[in-house]
Amino acid sequence: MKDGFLTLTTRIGDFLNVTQDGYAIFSADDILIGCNQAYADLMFIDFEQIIGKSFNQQCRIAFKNQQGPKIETADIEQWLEVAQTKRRAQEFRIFEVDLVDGRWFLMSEQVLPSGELLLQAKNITKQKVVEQTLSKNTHQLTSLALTDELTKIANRRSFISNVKSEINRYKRNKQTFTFCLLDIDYFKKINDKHGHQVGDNVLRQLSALIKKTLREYDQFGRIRGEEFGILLPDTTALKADDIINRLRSKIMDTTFNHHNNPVNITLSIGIIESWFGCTFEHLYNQSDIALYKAKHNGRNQVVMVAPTQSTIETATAESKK
Ligand SMILES: Nc1nc2c(ncn2[C@@H]2O[C@H](COP(=O)(O)OP(=O)(O)OP(=O)(O)O)[C@@H](O)[C@H]2O)c(=O)[nH]1
Repeated sequence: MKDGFLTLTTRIGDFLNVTQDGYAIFSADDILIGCNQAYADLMFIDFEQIIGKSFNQQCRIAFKNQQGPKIETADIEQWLEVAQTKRRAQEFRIFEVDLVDGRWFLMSEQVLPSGELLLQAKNITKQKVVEQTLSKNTHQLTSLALTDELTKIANRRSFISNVKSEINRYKRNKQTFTFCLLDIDYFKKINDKHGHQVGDNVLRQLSALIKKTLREYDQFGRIRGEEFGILLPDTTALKADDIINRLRSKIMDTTFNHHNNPVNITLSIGIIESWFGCTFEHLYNQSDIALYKAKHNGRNQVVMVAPTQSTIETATAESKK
C-alpha cells in the first residue's frame, strides 16, 4: 500500500512536468511556494522567478505586461481588492479564466486546513473553441430560421410568433395595438415587365425602407410573396391610419430598383385594432377583408375595419374557455 502510494506520488511528479495543466500551491499568506512549468507558462513569468511571488504580485506583472490572464480593468489595485474578496471565501471554488493569447483555463482552488491554497488550472481551450463555434452556429441557424431569405426581415413564422407575443402582452396590460396587412399593387405586372430579378430587388428595397421607417419595437415581417404584416404596439387604429398612410405616400414617392430601370409601386393596406380575445388568425382574416376593400376601391389606399360584433363575441367566448 505504502509502495503503491510512493509510486503514485513519483508518477504524479512526472505527470506535473509534462501536463499542459497548471498546478500551484500558495501559502496561507498567499505566497507561491510551489508550481509546475505549465503554471509559470500560463502566468508568463519565468519559472525561476515566480516562486516566492504573491498572488497579487503575479497579477500586477500580468497586467503590466498584458500577458497571461486577461485582466480588463483601468485600476489593477481595485481589481485585486475584488479578487481577494473571492479568494479563500469558500473552501472550494471553480471558475474560468481566459488568457491574453486566447487560451482558456478552468481554475479550481482548494483551501487546505492549513490555510494553504492548492490551484489547478485545466487547459480547456479546445472545449471552449468547440463551445464558441457551436454557440455561433446555433445563433446563425436560429437567425436563419427566423429570417426571410430574400428580404432579410422576419419571415412568416417569426412574424406570427412576434404577433402572438404582442397579443399576450395586450392581454396583460390592455395596451391597444394595431395590425396592418400590406400588399403591393399589380406586382405581377412588375415581374412581367421588368423580370423576376427586378421584382426581387423591389421586395428587398421595399422591406429595407419600411424597416427603416418603423419604430424599433414595431413588428414587421413578410407573410408571403408580396404580402407583409406590420404590428404597431401601443397604437390605436386611428393613429395607425395616419402612420400607415404616411408610409404609403412615402413608398408611392420612392423610385425602386436602379436608375436605368426605375420602378414605382403603390401599396394597398388593411388595418385593424386589437380587441379582447383576438388571435393572430382573427387579426389576419379581418385585415384581409379590409385589404380586399382597399384593392376593390382602386388600390393605393389604407382601409380600416372594426371587428364585427359577432367576431368580438366569439373571441371573448373562446378566450374564456
Ligand atoms: N419577384 C418576385 N415575385 C414574387 C415573389 N413572390 C410572389 N411574387 C409575385 O407576386 C405576384 C402577385 O401577383 P397577384 O397575386 O396576381 O397580385 P398583383 O399582381 O400584385 O395584383 P393585386 O394584388 O391584385 O394588386 C405574382 O406574379 C408572384 O409571382 C418573389 O419572391 N419575387
